[in-house]
Amino acid sequence: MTPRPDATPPPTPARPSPPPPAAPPSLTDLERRAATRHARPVYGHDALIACDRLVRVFTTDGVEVQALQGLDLLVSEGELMALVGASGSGKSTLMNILAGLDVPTAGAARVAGRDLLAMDARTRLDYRRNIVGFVWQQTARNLLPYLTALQNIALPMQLRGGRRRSERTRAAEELLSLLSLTHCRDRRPHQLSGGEAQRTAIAVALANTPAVLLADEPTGELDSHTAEQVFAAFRTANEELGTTIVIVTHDQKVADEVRRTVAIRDGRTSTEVLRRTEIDAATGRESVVAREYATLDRAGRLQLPADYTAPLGMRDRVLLQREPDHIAVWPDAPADTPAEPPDEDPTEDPTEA
Ligand SMILES: Nc1ncnc2c1ncn2[C@@H]1O[C@H](COP(=O)(O)OP(=O)(O)OP(=O)(O)O)[C@@H](O)[C@H]1O
Repeated sequence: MTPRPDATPPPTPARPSPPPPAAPPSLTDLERRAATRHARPVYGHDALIACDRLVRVFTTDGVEVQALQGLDLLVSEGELMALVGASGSGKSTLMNILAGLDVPTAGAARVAGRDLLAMDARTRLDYRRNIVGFVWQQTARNLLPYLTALQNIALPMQLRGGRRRSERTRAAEELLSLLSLTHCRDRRPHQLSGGEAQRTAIAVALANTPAVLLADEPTGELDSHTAEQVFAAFRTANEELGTTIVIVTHDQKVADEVRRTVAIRDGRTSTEVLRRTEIDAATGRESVVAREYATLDRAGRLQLPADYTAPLGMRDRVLLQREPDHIAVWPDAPADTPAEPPDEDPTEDPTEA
Protein backbone atom coordinates (compact mmCIF):
# COMPACT_ATOMS: atom_id res chain seq x y z
CA MET A 1 0.00 0.00 0.00
CA THR A 2 1.42 3.45 -0.95
CA PRO A 3 1.22 5.91 1.99
CA ARG A 4 -0.35 9.33 1.43
CA PRO A 5 1.99 11.70 -0.42
CA ASP A 6 2.27 13.91 2.70
CA ALA A 7 3.64 11.01 4.79
CA THR A 8 7.12 9.37 4.78
CA PRO A 9 8.22 8.37 1.24
CA PRO A 10 6.98 4.88 0.42
CA PRO A 11 8.96 1.87 -0.77
CA THR A 12 8.33 1.36 -4.50
CA PRO A 13 5.34 -0.98 -4.78
CA ALA A 14 5.30 -3.81 -7.27
CA ARG A 15 3.61 -3.16 -10.60
CA PRO A 16 0.22 -4.89 -10.55
CA SER A 17 -0.83 -7.53 -13.02
CA PRO A 18 -4.05 -6.65 -14.85
CA PRO A 19 -7.16 -7.59 -12.82
CA PRO A 20 -9.34 -10.49 -14.00
CA PRO A 21 -12.45 -9.37 -15.93
CA ALA A 22 -15.37 -8.55 -13.56
CA ALA A 23 -18.53 -10.66 -13.71
CA PRO A 24 -21.47 -8.80 -15.35
CA PRO A 25 -23.93 -7.32 -12.77
CA SER A 26 -27.16 -9.20 -12.14
CA LEU A 27 -30.61 -7.61 -12.59
CA THR A 28 -30.91 -7.28 -8.79
CA ASP A 29 -27.55 -5.42 -8.70
CA LEU A 30 -28.74 -3.00 -11.39
CA GLU A 31 -32.05 -2.38 -9.57
CA ARG A 32 -30.20 -1.75 -6.30
CA ARG A 33 -27.85 0.72 -8.03
CA ALA A 34 -30.78 2.59 -9.61
CA ALA A 35 -32.55 2.83 -6.22
CA THR A 36 -29.37 4.15 -4.54
CA ARG A 37 -28.96 6.76 -7.28
CA HIS A 38 -32.55 8.00 -6.69
CA ALA A 39 -32.02 8.26 -2.93
CA ARG A 40 -28.79 10.31 -3.34
CA PRO A 41 -29.08 14.09 -2.72
CA VAL A 42 -28.77 16.33 -5.80
CA TYR A 43 -25.14 17.12 -6.73
CA GLY A 44 -23.98 20.19 -4.81
CA HIS A 45 -27.28 20.50 -2.94
CA ASP A 46 -25.55 22.25 -0.02
CA ALA A 47 -23.25 24.47 -2.13
CA LEU A 48 -24.01 28.12 -2.85
CA ILE A 49 -22.68 27.77 -6.41
CA ALA A 50 -23.04 24.41 -8.16
CA CYS A 51 -21.95 23.88 -11.77
CA ASP A 52 -22.67 20.42 -13.01
CA ARG A 53 -21.14 19.26 -16.31
CA LEU A 54 -21.44 22.76 -17.72
CA VAL A 55 -21.02 23.09 -21.48
CA ARG A 56 -20.84 26.30 -23.52
CA VAL A 57 -20.36 26.09 -27.26
CA PHE A 58 -19.88 29.23 -29.34
CA THR A 59 -20.50 29.06 -33.07
CA THR A 60 -18.92 31.75 -35.23
CA ASP A 61 -19.05 31.51 -39.04
CA GLY A 62 -19.93 27.81 -38.77
CA VAL A 63 -16.90 27.08 -36.56
CA GLU A 64 -17.66 25.67 -33.11
CA VAL A 65 -15.57 26.55 -30.05
CA GLN A 66 -16.21 24.51 -26.92
CA ALA A 67 -15.39 27.11 -24.25
CA LEU A 68 -16.67 24.91 -21.40
CA GLN A 69 -16.48 21.15 -21.80
CA GLY A 70 -18.39 19.61 -18.89
CA LEU A 71 -17.11 21.81 -16.06
CA ASP A 72 -17.94 20.85 -12.46
CA LEU A 73 -17.49 23.38 -9.67
CA LEU A 74 -18.88 23.67 -6.15
CA VAL A 75 -18.43 26.77 -4.01
CA SER A 76 -19.63 26.87 -0.41
CA GLU A 77 -21.33 29.81 1.22
CA GLY A 78 -18.79 32.21 2.74
CA GLU A 79 -15.83 31.10 0.58
CA LEU A 80 -13.30 33.51 -0.89
CA MET A 81 -11.71 31.64 -3.77
CA ALA A 82 -9.71 32.25 -6.93
CA LEU A 83 -10.06 30.84 -10.45
CA VAL A 84 -6.90 30.66 -12.55
CA GLY A 85 -6.09 29.26 -15.98
CA ALA A 86 -4.36 30.02 -19.26
CA SER A 87 -5.85 32.49 -21.69
CA GLY A 88 -8.79 30.89 -23.50
CA SER A 89 -9.35 28.19 -20.87
CA GLY A 90 -12.93 29.34 -20.25
CA LYS A 91 -12.74 31.50 -17.10
CA SER A 92 -14.63 34.52 -18.46
CA THR A 93 -17.20 32.26 -20.09
CA LEU A 94 -17.89 30.69 -16.70
CA MET A 95 -18.05 34.08 -14.97
CA ASN A 96 -20.50 35.45 -17.56
CA ILE A 97 -22.75 32.44 -16.97
CA LEU A 98 -22.57 32.84 -13.18
CA ALA A 99 -23.28 36.56 -13.58
CA GLY A 100 -26.47 35.74 -15.51
CA LEU A 101 -25.14 37.46 -18.66
CA ASP A 102 -24.83 34.28 -20.71
CA VAL A 103 -26.63 30.93 -20.80
CA PRO A 104 -24.85 27.55 -20.97
CA THR A 105 -25.46 25.21 -23.89
CA ALA A 106 -25.91 22.19 -21.60
CA GLY A 107 -25.40 21.05 -18.04
CA ALA A 108 -26.74 22.62 -14.87
CA ALA A 109 -25.83 25.71 -12.87
CA ARG A 110 -27.40 26.89 -9.63
CA VAL A 111 -26.46 29.95 -7.60
CA ALA A 112 -28.16 30.64 -4.26
CA GLY A 113 -30.99 28.29 -5.21
CA ARG A 114 -31.57 29.89 -8.65
CA ASP A 115 -31.46 27.64 -11.70
CA LEU A 116 -29.44 29.66 -14.24
CA LEU A 117 -30.80 27.69 -17.21
CA ALA A 118 -34.42 28.27 -16.34
CA MET A 119 -34.63 32.02 -15.77
CA ASP A 120 -36.92 34.20 -17.88
CA ALA A 121 -35.96 37.83 -18.64
CA ARG A 122 -37.59 39.13 -15.45
CA THR A 123 -36.02 36.64 -13.04
CA ARG A 124 -32.67 37.12 -14.80
CA LEU A 125 -32.85 40.88 -14.16
CA ASP A 126 -33.81 40.25 -10.53
CA TYR A 127 -30.92 37.76 -10.25
CA ARG A 128 -28.40 40.27 -11.62
CA ARG A 129 -29.75 43.05 -9.39
CA ASN A 130 -30.05 41.17 -6.10
CA ILE A 131 -28.19 37.84 -6.06
CA VAL A 132 -24.86 38.59 -7.76
CA GLY A 133 -22.54 41.57 -7.81
CA PHE A 134 -19.87 41.94 -10.48
CA VAL A 135 -16.52 43.73 -10.66
CA TRP A 136 -14.84 43.95 -14.07
CA GLN A 137 -11.20 44.54 -14.87
CA GLN A 138 -11.86 47.84 -16.65
CA THR A 139 -12.77 50.50 -14.09
CA ALA A 140 -14.70 52.40 -16.77
CA ARG A 141 -17.10 49.46 -17.04
CA ASN A 142 -17.82 49.43 -13.30
CA LEU A 143 -18.70 53.08 -12.61
CA LEU A 144 -20.83 55.74 -14.29
CA PRO A 145 -18.51 58.68 -15.07
CA TYR A 146 -21.02 61.47 -14.31
CA LEU A 147 -21.96 60.19 -10.81
CA THR A 148 -19.96 60.58 -7.59
CA ALA A 149 -18.72 57.53 -5.70
CA LEU A 150 -21.65 57.80 -3.30
CA GLN A 151 -24.18 58.17 -6.13
CA ASN A 152 -22.66 55.19 -7.99
CA ILE A 153 -23.11 53.03 -4.88
CA ALA A 154 -26.64 54.30 -4.20
CA LEU A 155 -27.78 53.70 -7.81
CA PRO A 156 -28.29 49.89 -7.61
CA MET A 157 -30.28 50.42 -4.39
CA GLN A 158 -32.45 52.98 -6.18
CA LEU A 159 -33.01 50.63 -9.14
CA ARG A 160 -34.09 47.87 -6.76
CA GLY A 161 -36.48 50.26 -4.97
CA GLY A 162 -37.99 49.92 -1.52
CA ARG A 163 -35.62 52.21 0.41
CA ARG A 164 -35.90 55.92 1.07
CA ARG A 165 -33.20 58.24 -0.24
CA SER A 166 -31.83 58.94 3.25
CA GLU A 167 -31.58 55.17 3.92
CA ARG A 168 -29.78 54.63 0.63
CA THR A 169 -27.32 57.42 1.41
CA ARG A 170 -26.63 55.99 4.87
CA ALA A 171 -26.11 52.46 3.48
CA ALA A 172 -23.76 53.82 0.76
CA GLU A 173 -21.80 55.77 3.39
CA GLU A 174 -21.43 52.62 5.48
CA LEU A 175 -19.95 50.79 2.48
CA LEU A 176 -17.58 53.68 1.78
CA SER A 177 -16.44 53.56 5.39
CA LEU A 178 -16.08 49.74 5.40
CA LEU A 179 -13.77 49.92 2.38
CA SER A 180 -11.84 52.99 3.67
CA LEU A 181 -13.23 55.26 0.95
CA THR A 182 -14.97 57.94 2.97
CA HIS A 183 -12.64 60.58 1.50
CA CYS A 184 -13.87 59.64 -2.01
CA ARG A 185 -17.58 60.18 -1.19
CA ASP A 186 -18.15 63.16 -3.50
CA ARG A 187 -15.54 62.46 -6.17
CA ARG A 188 -16.33 61.38 -9.70
CA PRO A 189 -14.49 58.36 -11.21
CA HIS A 190 -11.91 60.53 -13.06
CA GLN A 191 -10.92 61.99 -9.66
CA LEU A 192 -10.21 58.54 -8.18
CA SER A 193 -6.96 56.57 -8.36
CA GLY A 194 -7.11 53.14 -10.04
CA GLY A 195 -7.26 51.39 -6.66
CA GLU A 196 -9.92 53.74 -5.27
CA ALA A 197 -12.00 53.25 -8.41
CA GLN A 198 -11.84 49.44 -8.08
CA ARG A 199 -12.69 49.59 -4.37
CA THR A 200 -15.64 51.86 -5.21
CA ALA A 201 -16.64 49.26 -7.82
CA ILE A 202 -16.60 46.62 -5.07
CA ALA A 203 -18.87 48.86 -2.98
CA VAL A 204 -21.23 49.25 -5.97
CA ALA A 205 -21.30 45.47 -6.45
CA LEU A 206 -22.09 45.03 -2.74
CA ALA A 207 -24.82 47.70 -2.70
CA ASN A 208 -27.75 45.27 -2.73
CA THR A 209 -26.02 42.77 -0.37
CA PRO A 210 -25.60 40.03 -3.01
CA ALA A 211 -25.04 36.42 -1.99
CA VAL A 212 -22.13 36.19 -4.44
CA LEU A 213 -19.55 38.69 -5.62
CA LEU A 214 -17.85 37.81 -8.92
CA ALA A 215 -14.72 39.59 -10.11
CA ASP A 216 -12.98 39.09 -13.47
CA GLU A 217 -9.32 40.20 -13.25
CA PRO A 218 -10.13 43.04 -10.85
CA THR A 219 -6.46 43.84 -10.25
CA GLY A 220 -5.33 43.32 -13.85
CA GLU A 221 -4.72 47.01 -14.55
CA LEU A 222 -3.10 47.85 -11.20
CA ASP A 223 0.44 47.85 -9.80
CA SER A 224 1.16 45.27 -7.12
CA HIS A 225 0.80 47.62 -4.12
CA THR A 226 -2.58 48.91 -5.31
CA ALA A 227 -3.63 45.36 -6.19
CA GLU A 228 -2.98 44.37 -2.56
CA GLN A 229 -5.26 47.16 -1.32
CA VAL A 230 -8.02 46.06 -3.72
CA PHE A 231 -7.64 42.44 -2.62
CA ALA A 232 -7.86 43.61 1.02
CA ALA A 233 -11.23 45.17 0.16
CA PHE A 234 -12.46 41.78 -1.13
CA ARG A 235 -11.25 40.15 2.06
CA THR A 236 -13.07 42.77 4.16
CA ALA A 237 -16.30 42.13 2.23
CA ASN A 238 -15.87 38.39 2.77
CA GLU A 239 -15.04 38.61 6.47
CA GLU A 240 -17.28 41.50 7.54
CA LEU A 241 -20.33 40.89 5.35
CA GLY A 242 -19.99 37.13 4.81
CA THR A 243 -20.21 37.57 1.02
CA THR A 244 -19.09 34.57 -1.04
CA ILE A 245 -16.45 35.77 -3.50
CA VAL A 246 -15.05 34.26 -6.69
CA ILE A 247 -12.11 36.09 -8.28
CA VAL A 248 -10.64 35.27 -11.70
CA THR A 249 -7.02 36.27 -11.65
CA HIS A 250 -3.66 35.96 -13.37
CA ASP A 251 -2.08 37.57 -10.32
CA GLN A 252 -0.18 34.86 -8.45
CA LYS A 253 -0.16 37.00 -5.30
CA VAL A 254 -3.96 37.08 -5.22
CA ALA A 255 -4.12 33.34 -5.92
CA ASP A 256 -1.69 32.74 -3.03
CA GLU A 257 -3.76 34.82 -0.61
CA VAL A 258 -6.94 32.74 -0.78
CA ARG A 259 -7.65 29.41 0.87
CA ARG A 260 -8.71 27.76 -2.37
CA THR A 261 -7.49 28.26 -5.93
CA VAL A 262 -9.16 26.27 -8.69
CA ALA A 263 -7.41 25.93 -12.05
CA ILE A 264 -9.40 25.62 -15.28
CA ARG A 265 -7.88 23.86 -18.26
CA ASP A 266 -9.59 23.35 -21.62
CA GLY A 267 -12.99 24.27 -20.24
CA ARG A 268 -12.86 22.00 -17.18
CA THR A 269 -11.65 22.31 -13.62
CA SER A 270 -8.32 20.48 -13.53
CA THR A 271 -6.47 21.08 -10.27
CA GLU A 272 -7.11 22.82 -7.01
CA VAL A 273 -4.76 24.22 -4.36
CA LEU A 274 -6.01 24.28 -0.78
CA ARG A 275 -4.16 26.26 1.87
CA ARG A 276 -4.53 25.84 5.59
CA THR A 277 -2.82 27.33 8.58
CA GLU A 278 -0.84 24.90 10.73
CA ILE A 279 0.67 25.57 14.13
CA ASP A 280 4.02 23.96 14.92
CA ALA A 281 3.51 22.01 18.16
CA ALA A 282 7.08 22.69 19.32
CA THR A 283 7.52 26.39 18.47
CA GLY A 284 3.87 27.52 18.34
CA ARG A 285 4.70 29.23 15.02
CA GLU A 286 1.92 29.49 12.39
CA SER A 287 2.59 28.66 8.79
CA VAL A 288 0.42 28.28 5.71
CA VAL A 289 0.60 24.86 4.10
CA ALA A 290 -0.53 24.55 0.48
CA ARG A 291 -1.39 21.25 -1.18
CA GLU A 292 -2.33 20.70 -4.81
CA TYR A 293 -5.18 18.31 -5.62
CA ALA A 294 -6.37 16.99 -8.96
CA THR A 295 -10.09 17.42 -9.59
CA LEU A 296 -12.18 14.29 -9.98
CA ASP A 297 -15.28 15.16 -11.97
CA ARG A 298 -18.68 13.55 -11.62
CA ALA A 299 -17.99 11.11 -14.42
CA GLY A 300 -14.86 9.98 -12.55
CA ARG A 301 -12.52 11.79 -14.98
CA LEU A 302 -9.19 13.00 -13.68
CA GLN A 303 -6.72 15.27 -15.50
CA LEU A 304 -3.20 14.15 -14.63
CA PRO A 305 -0.70 17.03 -14.83
CA ALA A 306 1.78 16.68 -17.71
CA ASP A 307 4.76 17.07 -15.36
CA TYR A 308 3.59 13.87 -13.62
CA THR A 309 2.73 11.84 -16.70
CA ALA A 310 5.46 12.88 -19.15
CA PRO A 311 8.50 11.60 -17.17
CA LEU A 312 6.76 8.22 -16.82
CA GLY A 313 5.88 8.10 -20.51
CA MET A 314 2.17 7.86 -19.65
CA ARG A 315 -0.15 8.41 -22.60
CA ASP A 316 -3.30 6.97 -24.18
CA ARG A 317 -4.00 4.54 -21.33
CA VAL A 318 -2.78 3.76 -17.83
CA LEU A 319 -3.16 0.83 -15.50
CA LEU A 320 -5.10 1.43 -12.26
CA GLN A 321 -4.63 -0.54 -9.08
CA ARG A 322 -7.18 -0.21 -6.31
CA GLU A 323 -5.76 -0.27 -2.78
CA PRO A 324 -7.76 -0.04 0.46
CA ASP A 325 -7.12 3.71 0.83
CA HIS A 326 -5.86 4.93 -2.55
CA ILE A 327 -5.59 4.14 -6.25
CA ALA A 328 -2.20 3.69 -7.93
CA VAL A 329 -1.71 4.74 -11.56
CA TRP A 330 0.87 2.91 -13.67
CA PRO A 331 2.23 3.45 -17.17
CA ASP A 332 0.66 1.05 -19.62
CA ALA A 333 3.99 -0.25 -20.88
CA PRO A 334 7.19 0.93 -19.20
CA ALA A 335 10.16 0.75 -21.54
CA ASP A 336 11.79 -2.20 -19.75
CA THR A 337 8.67 -4.20 -18.80
CA PRO A 338 6.04 -5.75 -21.06
CA ALA A 339 2.58 -4.21 -20.45
CA GLU A 340 0.99 -7.61 -19.93
CA PRO A 341 3.00 -10.56 -18.67
CA PRO A 342 2.93 -13.49 -21.09
CA ASP A 343 0.37 -16.17 -20.17
CA GLU A 344 2.84 -19.04 -20.63
CA ASP A 345 5.43 -19.98 -18.03
CA PRO A 346 8.76 -19.12 -19.75
CA THR A 347 10.39 -22.15 -18.05
CA GLU A 348 7.89 -24.43 -19.82
CA ASP A 349 9.00 -26.11 -23.01
CA PRO A 350 6.49 -24.90 -25.67
CA THR A 351 7.00 -28.06 -27.66
CA GLU A 352 5.96 -30.25 -24.71
CA ALA A 353 2.14 -30.13 -24.96
N1 LIG B 1 -18.58 35.24 -27.71
C1 LIG B 1 -17.73 34.34 -28.16
N2 LIG B 1 -17.79 33.87 -29.41
C2 LIG B 1 -16.94 32.93 -29.88
N3 LIG B 1 -15.96 32.37 -29.12
C3 LIG B 1 -15.84 32.79 -27.86
C4 LIG B 1 -16.70 33.79 -27.30
N4 LIG B 1 -16.34 33.99 -26.01
C5 LIG B 1 -15.30 33.18 -25.77
N5 LIG B 1 -15.00 32.45 -26.87
C6 LIG B 1 -13.95 31.43 -26.97
O1 LIG B 1 -14.09 30.53 -25.91
C7 LIG B 1 -12.84 30.15 -25.36
C8 LIG B 1 -12.78 30.53 -23.89
O2 LIG B 1 -12.75 31.95 -23.79
P1 LIG B 1 -12.74 32.72 -22.40
O3 LIG B 1 -12.83 34.20 -22.71
O4 LIG B 1 -13.78 32.16 -21.51
O5 LIG B 1 -11.29 32.35 -21.83
P2 LIG B 1 -10.49 32.98 -20.61
O6 LIG B 1 -9.94 31.83 -19.85
O7 LIG B 1 -11.35 33.95 -19.87
O8 LIG B 1 -9.33 33.76 -21.33
P3 LIG B 1 -8.58 35.12 -20.91
O9 LIG B 1 -7.78 34.80 -19.69
O10 LIG B 1 -7.74 35.46 -22.09
O11 LIG B 1 -9.65 36.16 -20.65
C9 LIG B 1 -11.79 30.85 -26.20
O12 LIG B 1 -11.37 29.95 -27.21
C10 LIG B 1 -12.56 32.02 -26.83
O13 LIG B 1 -12.01 32.39 -28.07
